Amino acid sequence: SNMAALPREWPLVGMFPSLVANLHRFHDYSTAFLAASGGSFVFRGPSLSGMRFFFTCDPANIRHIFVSNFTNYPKGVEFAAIFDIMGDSFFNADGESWRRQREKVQHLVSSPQLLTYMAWCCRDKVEDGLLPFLSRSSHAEVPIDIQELFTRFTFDMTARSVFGVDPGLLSVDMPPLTVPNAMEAVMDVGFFRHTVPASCWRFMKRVKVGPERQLAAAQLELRRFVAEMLEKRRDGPVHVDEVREERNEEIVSSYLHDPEYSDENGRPNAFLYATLINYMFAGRDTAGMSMTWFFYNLIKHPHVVSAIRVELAPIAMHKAATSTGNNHMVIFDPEETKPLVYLQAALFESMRLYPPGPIERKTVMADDVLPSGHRVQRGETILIALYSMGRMEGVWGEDCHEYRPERWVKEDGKLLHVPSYKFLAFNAGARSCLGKHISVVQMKSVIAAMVWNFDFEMLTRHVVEPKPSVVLKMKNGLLAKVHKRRVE
Ligand code: HEM
Repeated sequence: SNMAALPREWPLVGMFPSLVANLHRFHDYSTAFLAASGGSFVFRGPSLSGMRFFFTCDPANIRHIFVSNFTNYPKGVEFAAIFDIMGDSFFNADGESWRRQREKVQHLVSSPQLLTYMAWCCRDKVEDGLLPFLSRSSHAEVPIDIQELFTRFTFDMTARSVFGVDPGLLSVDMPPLTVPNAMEAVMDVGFFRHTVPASCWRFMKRVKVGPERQLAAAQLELRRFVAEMLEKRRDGPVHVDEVREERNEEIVSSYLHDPEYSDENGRPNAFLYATLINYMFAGRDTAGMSMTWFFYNLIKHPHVVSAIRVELAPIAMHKAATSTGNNHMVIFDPEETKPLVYLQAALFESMRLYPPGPIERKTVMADDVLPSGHRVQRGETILIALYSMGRMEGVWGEDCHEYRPERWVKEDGKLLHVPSYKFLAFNAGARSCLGKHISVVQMKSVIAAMVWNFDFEMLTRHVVEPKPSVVLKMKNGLLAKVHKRRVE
């Protein structure tokens, strides 16, 4: 193993100086010390601060923590304090409250009306927003930021599913990204709060300085946004869509008349606000980031693009023969792209290397010994490094750093099943993502429409790297040129 990759420990300050020096490249830094220490590592901050993290990316430990001994590893109260904007909602909750909330979400995301509505929201945004935007950019020959495009796209689509209202961030006038920026600030400051002793950020919060001041403004903006959406929803005929001529079943409608989510006057309470904000976080940038990194990998690997087009060709040919109009662009229905194995392999391979949530956090309830042999103590914090797990030779083989969709395809041509404790992008065990199926199906159809109708070319000299955050956002975006494809 490579000892040079291990952080140096100093008297009093512990490994804190090493962390500070490597903060700008945090995910690669932690990958290096995890690889050098066999997949698990105890990080000690200043001795008096109580800052101490048990890092792991060992699938055996992850299985133990997320699946077999799930009840011994809650998120914990410190997690809920760090993401305080989510209040008591499902992202922060543990125990009985979490179980009840999860049941409600589960019921909701299996309702055919909601699924139909969400599928329609996605398709409509592709047809009326995404493809026209790409068409205009292709004509104008100006580079676009694919990350920003997906931010706008997933924001509109998610807000529609949650509130039944379209905020119109992907409209022709390209309004400012005030609310998505506020959401990004929550995640950036969530990361910052992990990198300093807890007493330190709490003090900064109290006196409102630095990142804490920025976070307070962002939280205000998010609550204002929810109020505005609820207002618009009540006022307008917005939620009864004239195009579809049927009642929409957006997410909020299942909460509005629930006494647990209203105050004594029947108005939305703080719990409902937190829950709606939570939904916006759950479904929006997760999909946006997955698709952005997917495009990054596609642009770098043209043969993967060709292979995807080969898979799409039979569907597209059939459509070209049967459909007319739409500016000669082909749109794929989720039902059509759902069975495509290579497209899914290429997407999962991208999410293996670039999981939108690169770290998970758990707390230890009772002292325990992990499968790796490490002892963990009550109250200790465990950080699970998903980004690093994709880069462990012991887990994924010597070619783990390579983007290679083929590793997901079995000899019989079917998709390889990888257990979730080894491919953790959608979480594993009892708390696994409830939107996985919906978003995989949607992302495949969105990517298919883009890849079939357009060519993308990355700007030379544009540097792509993740910024230090609890989500895997690109620091400088993903700048690319777009060309309309001519398909004979
Ligand atoms: C590419 C898209 C997505 C990815 C990568 C993703 C990933 C994840 C991850 C990692 C978690 C665990 C978070 C944690 O406990 O710390 C999670 C939880 C969750 N996700 Fe997703 N998600 C995606 C899309 C969605 C969508 C579209 C929805 C909503 C329809 C959704 C609903 C949920 C819910 C409700 C939970 C909480 C589960 C629980 O705590 O019991 N997700 N997701």
